[in-house]
Amino acid sequence: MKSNLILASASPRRKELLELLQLPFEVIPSLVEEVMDEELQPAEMVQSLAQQKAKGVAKEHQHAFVIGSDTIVVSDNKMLGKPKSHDEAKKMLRNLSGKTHEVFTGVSIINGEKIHTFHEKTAVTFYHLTESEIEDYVLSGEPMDKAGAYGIQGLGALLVKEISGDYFSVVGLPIARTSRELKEMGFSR
Ligand SMILES: Cc1cn([C@H]2C[C@H](O)[C@@H](COP(=O)(O)OP(=O)(O)OP(=O)(O)O)O2)c(=O)[nH]c1=O
Repeated sequence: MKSNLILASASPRRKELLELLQLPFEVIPSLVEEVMDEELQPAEMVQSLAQQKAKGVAKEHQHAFVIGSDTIVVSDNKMLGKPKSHDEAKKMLRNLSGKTHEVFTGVSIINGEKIHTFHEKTAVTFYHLTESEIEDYVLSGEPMDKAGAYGIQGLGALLVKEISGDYFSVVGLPIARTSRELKEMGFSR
């Protein structure tokens, strides 16, 4: 019998990435309130948030495979989530300018009693950004709903000098690893 797949996310990017599997799935955003616990290491934090998102939806869908995911940017040991204002977005971009930071994406897949939770880490190096480049980019609106105040898949591509690791994980979902974990859990297409 074919398995049911649910993406517990409101992110249009994650939906696009999951579509790469060429499988039918349902999108049911999780209503979990994201709380950043500064005591946790980044890997633990994205895994914990991904798990909370998946659990929120899985408890109502026991037979499905439910995927939750969370992305944060870490620079100079500081965790950067989504900016709450243009000023905060500018601050984040100034912090990332001319340096290498890490993007952590946690993924949690739940199917009944089974749960697979993992993360991917990708290093991203930015070119040096001028103040007017930062200003223009923030005015484009693109940074506002994205961890670290940029989207590598959009205009933000112009800021990136180098990347080491899974590109898709930076966009919000490490799709190859996710597909492999689904298979390991017994998901049948
Ligand atoms: C670094 C980076 C992040 N992002 C996005 C991915 C995530 O959608 C977002 C981080 O926020 P998240 O809290 O991980 O996810 P979300 O609130 O958008 O969606 P949901 O919780 O419902 O699943 O930043 C990009 O789109 N491109 C990038 O280059």
